[in-house]
Amino acid sequence: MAGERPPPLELCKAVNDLDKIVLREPRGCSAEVRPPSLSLDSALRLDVRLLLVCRSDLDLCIILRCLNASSIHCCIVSLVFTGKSSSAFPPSFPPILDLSVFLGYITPKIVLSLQAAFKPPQAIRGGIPICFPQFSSSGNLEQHGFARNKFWTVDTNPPPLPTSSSVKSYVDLILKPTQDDLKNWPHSYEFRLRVGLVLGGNLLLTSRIRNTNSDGKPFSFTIAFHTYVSLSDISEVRVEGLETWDYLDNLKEGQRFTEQGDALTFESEIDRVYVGTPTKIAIIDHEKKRTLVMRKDGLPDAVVWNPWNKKAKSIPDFGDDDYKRTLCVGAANVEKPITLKPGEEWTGRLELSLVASSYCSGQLDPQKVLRGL
Ligand SMILES: O=P(O)(O)OC[C@H]1O[C@@H](O)[C@H](O)[C@@H](O)[C@@H]1O
Repeated sequence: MAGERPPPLELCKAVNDLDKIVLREPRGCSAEVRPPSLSLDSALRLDVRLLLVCRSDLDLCIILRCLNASSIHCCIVSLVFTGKSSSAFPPSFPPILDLSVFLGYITPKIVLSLQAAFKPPQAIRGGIPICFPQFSSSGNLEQHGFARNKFWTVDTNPPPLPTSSSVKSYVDLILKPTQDDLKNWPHSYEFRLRVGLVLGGNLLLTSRIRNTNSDGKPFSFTIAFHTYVSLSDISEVRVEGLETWDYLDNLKEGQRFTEQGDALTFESEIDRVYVGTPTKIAIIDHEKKRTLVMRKDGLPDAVVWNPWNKKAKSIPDFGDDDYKRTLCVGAANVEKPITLKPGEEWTGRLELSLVASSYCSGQLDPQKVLRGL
């Protein structure tokens, strides 16, 4: 509903008398924010770095690392799809005591490399790195732009955003350039990201990028949500929704080809940008009998990347066998950069839902999959 305010936050006590903020939606999904020894107000005003980590096959944890002028605190947000309580880190949880800056998330749908380094300014290998304002190495900036390595802040007073009534809890984040950042990319912008939990557990990312230049100059950017999809095995996976579409092949100097098959399957390295694709893409995992459905708006392209075995060995934060259990399928705007004049704003949306596959003995009903049935 347009202009709807966020649902009220419930402030209560967690284990060890810690404060806890809880967001709830009617079917039992909940989001918890635990700001140790901080009041709700001060927690929400802190700078934040965000990582959502899979704690079990069903839970989603967002780890918010917060920094204020005098001290450093950690906040945990758990999106608990099952209504199960989610109060402790898994024993294998990677240390978050470094100061790397990143934005990414992990769910059972999404994977984080076990080799992921949490060392700034290196990006975190996994989750959904946000490539902005440059995709890949197509410009003068660092690979995939700087947004995936920056501090984001919780935005306590975002401009109204039309929000579907099925979005039951969400957090608003914002990225703005510092004076130092402007030396690297001389444009003022506000990049707002709403991470929303939809009724039933879908994840909805809504992005708004505004040109706030005061010098009257437009800027252009490309963008990708480089989703690391979690797989049983790459040989068991097919991607539907990209067949018959044109793609730019980064393994062949960006040459343009047309996808010929009736679906994508994988037997070797792939590094492509499919252009002007449909808004729904299905990543079907036959072994797990489940399908990740990606719905995107304002993001006409789709990147597909898997380094395969040889290149995987040359990527330090990518395990030798990680190529078997992940595939990057990202909603993107790459082919035709977006240009914003001062005061103009671009909006893009990405929704991820996990559905049981209707694939059975070789028969898949793509319409059902794409409708999320
Ligand atoms: O290692 P990074 O920077 O996360 O990028 C991974 C890959 O992402 C792909 O989208 C790019 O086309 C590749 O060139 C790149 O190697």
